[in-house]
Amino acid sequence: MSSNSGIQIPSRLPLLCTDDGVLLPGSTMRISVDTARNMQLVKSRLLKGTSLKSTIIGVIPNTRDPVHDSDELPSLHSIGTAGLAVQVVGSNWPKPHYTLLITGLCRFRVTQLLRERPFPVAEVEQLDKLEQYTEGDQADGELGELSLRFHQAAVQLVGMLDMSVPVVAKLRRLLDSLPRETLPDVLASMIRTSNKEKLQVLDAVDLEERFKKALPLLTRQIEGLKLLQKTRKRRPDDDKRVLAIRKGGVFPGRQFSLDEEAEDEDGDDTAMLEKKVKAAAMPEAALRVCLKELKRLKKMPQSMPEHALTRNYLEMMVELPWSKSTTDCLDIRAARVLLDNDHYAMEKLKRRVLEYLAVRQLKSTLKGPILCFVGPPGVGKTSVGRSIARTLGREFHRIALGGVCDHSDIRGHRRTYVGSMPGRIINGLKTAGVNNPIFLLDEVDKLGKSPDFTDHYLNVPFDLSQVLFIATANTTATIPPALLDRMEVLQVPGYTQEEKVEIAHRHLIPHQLEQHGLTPQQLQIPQDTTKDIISKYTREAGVRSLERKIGAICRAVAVKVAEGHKVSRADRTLLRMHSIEECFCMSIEDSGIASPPEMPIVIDHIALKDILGPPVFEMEVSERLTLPGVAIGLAWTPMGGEIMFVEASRMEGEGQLTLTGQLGDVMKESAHLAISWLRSNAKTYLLTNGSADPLEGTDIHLHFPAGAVTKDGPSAGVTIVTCLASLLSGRLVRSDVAMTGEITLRGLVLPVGGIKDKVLAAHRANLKRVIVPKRNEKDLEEIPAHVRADLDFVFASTLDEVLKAAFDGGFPAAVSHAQVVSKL
Ligand SMILES: Nc1ncnc2c1ncn2[C@@H]1O[C@H](COP(=O)(O)OP(=O)(O)OP(=O)(O)O)[C@@H](O)[C@H]1O
Repeated sequence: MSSNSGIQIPSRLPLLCTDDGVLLPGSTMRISVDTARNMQLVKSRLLKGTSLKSTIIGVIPNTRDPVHDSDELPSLHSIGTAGLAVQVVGSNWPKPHYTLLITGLCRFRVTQLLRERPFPVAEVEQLDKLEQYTEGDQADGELGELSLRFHQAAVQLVGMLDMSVPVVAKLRRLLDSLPRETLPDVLASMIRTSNKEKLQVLDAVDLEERFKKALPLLTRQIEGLKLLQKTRKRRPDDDKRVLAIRKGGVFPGRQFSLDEEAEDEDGDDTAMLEKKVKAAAMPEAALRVCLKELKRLKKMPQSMPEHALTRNYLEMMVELPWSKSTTDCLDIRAARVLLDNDHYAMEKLKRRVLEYLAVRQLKSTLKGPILCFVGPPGVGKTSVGRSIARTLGREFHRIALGGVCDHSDIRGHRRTYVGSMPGRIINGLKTAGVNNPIFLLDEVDKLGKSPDFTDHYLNVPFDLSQVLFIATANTTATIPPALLDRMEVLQVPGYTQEEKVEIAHRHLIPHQLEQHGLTPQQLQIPQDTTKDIISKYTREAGVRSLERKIGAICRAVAVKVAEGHKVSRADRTLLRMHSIEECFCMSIEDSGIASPPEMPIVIDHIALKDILGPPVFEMEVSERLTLPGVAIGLAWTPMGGEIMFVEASRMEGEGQLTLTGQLGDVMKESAHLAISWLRSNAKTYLLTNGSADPLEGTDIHLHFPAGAVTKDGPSAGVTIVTCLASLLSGRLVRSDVAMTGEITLRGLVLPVGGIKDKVLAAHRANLKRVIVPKRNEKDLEEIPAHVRADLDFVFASTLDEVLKAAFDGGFPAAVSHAQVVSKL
């Protein structure tokens, strides 16, 4: 039962039933384990065991149909191979399983099944008496002759294979050093044999019988190879490659592969991949890397995780558009028409884009700057990028950089990681399918560091000089300086209400109608309704929410229209409906049955409320300015301009100033400056309230509402002064005035940025007067004439001028407030 030398296996073995194939002694096999019993075996025996003995398990091939696998332990095959588990790898994907690497030691027979759960354990009898191998060489008679013939055949087979493949070279050495009796098992597991044939070899406990079973398999393989060599068109480098053994080998002839069917298919695939690599027209350096990887792939067992990695890499490499490009078709006049047709307003941006294109047309090799469109969300930055691609006839691909916090997102992961991927740029190229697309790098301002666009995964340079990069950002403040330096920044400011109405009627409504399968004959949105949507349901610099609201209207109408289609169409008289529901009621009343709504459905303000609900933003400006100590400032945010309330209150105290509303340091300094200036000018403005210091015995609290948003910057200075002046004087600030400007301790007003967006915000909020620093006067040129006409601008160079413009009747009042009170 046991041998005197070599391996002695335990008399009790846990049994692993496998569908994966047949493990033969002397060979190593990868077995995937996922059934409950096998998983238990791995967990409690292999992972917990500490002795060498605990790593020996019995591997029994599954001979029954795996479909009928049930909880019941099937009648086991009586012979198996004791194996040494040399590696256990666990994975949760796609489902929990282990992969075992097992080396077969010797045959055993199950003499008695001791238990079935949680995994089967059996009393076993060791069959291969390993000492006989040492005697094998001297064996004579039929066994001796058989072993000699087998050895010769094996040498012949190996002689036909490519010695440069390590597995082949190793086998060649083993043929001379291994006891001949081990050869049937070793070779049967290496050459192409079916599981049934391997099972026959396993079952051949008698050595002579084993040689008899394995020899025909070996001869068949040799004949197959010979035939293949004859039939194949001889190509110098094919000869060797084709004959590579086993998993490392590429072997196109299906019936002659040295390994299982899957390996054969893999061989076919690898040859195909090689063809693709050669056809991909990649540059020398990349080709060299690919060929090297191909060579490695051929030598790699398919079951190795790296096999899949290398394959994916090569597939990626062949799919990249190394030398595929589109031809630019640039006609500046056509480009102008297209840009105008696609976009309303944004004249400055369109002009600069046309200049850029014209220069490219004249000098195609010019490495122009990367254009970077900076502006609030929804103002058409992406959409202009798309139009540029159309005018040039190039592919367009958007790469969202928002949320990218890791270089590997852009530059890919190194290929050593399982699940590694190329970065977004290279993926984008693959999607675009050409090497000269337009890449829109969306939201570069959300990028942590500057990317240099060399892909880790690819690890070979890809020439990006043909790619036209356009970047977009909401603000330049957070763009890494090194990146900003390489870009030409084009500001895309927000739209006025009138521009939004035009954009809605020229672009957004037709587009949304089409998206929802509606026609203008079915749905009409009058301009007044659009204005209502803009002012009461959206508060934005761009038009994205506006587009969404229009989409919501289209959806609501589409439902009505679809329902109506079930019954015959009614008269198509153009009726102005007050609401969609009403429209249905009328139809029902008229005909007694639900007939389709009258077309077109016109959305008036009642229908609008039905669909979008009550207005989200009611103008609250005048309501909030009913008490002294409130003033309206103008702020710039990456989302566009906004009006901002500043509130102040006073209480008994010791002259403390409290600031709330998430303020930055600069803003806090402005508040202190404002207080100091007012204190020093208290007399001039009659704020002393009897004592020398208006703050004596008083604490002041300044609050900037919308506390969730951090506010900073010096431009609130004038607003804080005005607000405090109102509080201390007890007078109301004009409810239609907004202001912006930095202040100095001496009462000067300094210029600030973002004037256009701020003025547009004031206009949106229906304010009438805007106080801006005198030195910002020139910035008003950018503002559309009709907006300028609607507003009364006050250009202030001192705080005195600001206060005079902010209060009705000037400041201090011609007849001062204090006096009025005392007279009363
Ligand atoms: N001037 C315009 N004329 C016509 N359509 C416009 C205009 N501006 C914006 N749009 C439309 O508004 C929608 C939003 O625009 P887009 O996605 O280009 O905004 P964006 O500025 O790129 O925003 P983000 O910064 O969020 O990416 C698009 O459907 C676009 O066609």
